[in-house]
Parts: sequence; structure tokens; C-alpha cells
Amino acid sequence: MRSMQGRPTTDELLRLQDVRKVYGRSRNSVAALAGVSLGFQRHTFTAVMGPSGSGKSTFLHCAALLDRPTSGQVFLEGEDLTAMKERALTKLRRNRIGFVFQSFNLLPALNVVDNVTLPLRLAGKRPNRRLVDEVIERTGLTSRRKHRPGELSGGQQQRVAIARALVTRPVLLFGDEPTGALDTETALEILGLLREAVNSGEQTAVIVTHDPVAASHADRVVFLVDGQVSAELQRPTVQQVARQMTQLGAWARKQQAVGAERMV
Ligand SMILES: Nc1ncnc2c1ncn2[C@@H]1O[C@H](COP(=O)(O)OP(=O)(O)OP(=O)(O)O)[C@@H](O)[C@H]1O
Repeated sequence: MRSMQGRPTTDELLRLQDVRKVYGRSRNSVAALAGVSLGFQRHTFTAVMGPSGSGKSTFLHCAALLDRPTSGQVFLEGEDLTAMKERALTKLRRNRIGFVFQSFNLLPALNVVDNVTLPLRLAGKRPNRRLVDEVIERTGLTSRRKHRPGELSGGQQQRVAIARALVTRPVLLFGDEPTGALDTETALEILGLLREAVNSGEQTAVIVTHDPVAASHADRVVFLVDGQVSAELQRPTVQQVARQMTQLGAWARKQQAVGAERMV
């Protein structure tokens, strides 16, 4: 839903408007995002999928303004992030956005509590003991508080990464292949935690994934092809997601073949 001025309405937490990201110059340039307009309602869980090279990582980086779009706008709670200066953006990211990566990105020398509270300390805030305990309990890490990442399983390390992402109570949680390095059962636990975060009424989650099972846990799946939104599914089943990906794979291969024909 959009207001008359083209600005996002209040139930839309995040909006990308005509976002383009072009890498390189002139003949060698690549439009990794070729005009993406997408809205994300509060308290929803969205998965972004697409063939390799379709622009998923670029989408995530632009949506979080880790990378500036070449053109277009990104609104978070109605605020145009593309108009913000770097310092203000860093502050906003620390306070309102949480990130979870495939590779966990924990500091090996710090124990669980210190890893989890790191974003607060980086922001110059004193960790609120009750909130930290609550997040650690919610992610099932109470008995592992003093362990270092090297003493934890992959699933436990990802729990720490989720606890660290939640400790600032962000409105938005981004995941870049958050279950990519985990076995099926552990991946399900992590997806359950992301779902809980959304159901708690605090977070809105957007993840990039290659896995139809992970995507089927989302409320909506957005498919990218060649930097554009090519399809969407609401409340998808694993089968629907897999079918769509197969079709897109076939489509992407066909496009490549057409491109190769044009070059000879
Ligand atoms: N820094 C960069 N410089 C030049 N081209 C880039 C850069 N980053 C991405 N690209 C190109 O932009 C397009 C989209 O890349 P992106 O990494 O966003 O895709 P992806 O869907 O995340 O791929 P994958 O699933 O393989 O990780 C690709 O053609 C890629 O080669």
C-alpha cells in the first residue's frame, strides 16, 4: 500500500523503490539490481531466492544500505536511508537492524555473553542484564554462557549470532544464508528462532536463501532473476518453491543460451 506522495504507509516497515545497482562502467557494467520495488510489511518473514548471480546479495546489501544503490530509494519506517550520511546510517544500523550470516561471524576469543553483548558495547551502551539473560535464554544458550565459539556446534554458534542480532531489539532482521552451513535438523531450529522473533511482534525478518525448505518457513518468497523481481509466492510449500526455482533455473539457462548465441 502506498500513500499519494509515493511514500510508504505505516504498516510497511521497509520499502525499496526503483532500486538499481550497477557495478563497473560503460561496456563492462553489470546491473546487479535492475529496478527493484518491494515493500515489506511489519512482523512478516520474507525469503529472497533466485539463481546464482540474480542479485540476492546485492539486494540484501542495498536494503541494509551496506552498499549504496546507484539510484532509487530505500525507506525504513518511512525514513529515506539513501539520503542519510554514513555516520547516521551506521548508528541506525546498530540500533534498528540485526544481521545473521552463513558464517556466524563470531569473535573466537570472546565467550557467548561477550559475543552477544558486543553490539551494545560498540554502541557505547551498558548491557541490560535482564535483557541479555532473556535473549540468551530465548536462543537456548543459558548453559553455554561462558563457552567460546570453538567449543560450540555450528547450530549453537548460529544461535549466538541470532542472540547478538536480537540484543539491540532491532525492528529488522536480515539473514544472508543463515542456515547455509547447517544440517537439516539444526537449520530447522534456527528457522524456528527467526519465526519466533517475528511472532514475538518485535522483528520483521528478510533472509536470502538457496534452500526451498528454509524459504517455505517464510510468509512470502520473492524470486529475483537478472536483478528484477520475477515472481512471488505467499505462504509457500516446499514443493511450490522448488518448482518455481526449477522453472527459473531453466529460464536463466535459456537466457544464457540466447546471450551466447548473440555473441557468436
Ligand atoms: N563488486 C562487484 N563488482 C562487479 N560485479 C559484481 C559485484 N558484486 C556482484 N556483481 C555482479 O552482480 C550480479 C549479482 O551478484 P550477486 O552476488 O548479488 O548475486 P547472488 O544472487 O547473490 O549470487 P549467488 O547466489 O551466486 O551468491 C552478478 O552478475 C555479479 O557478478
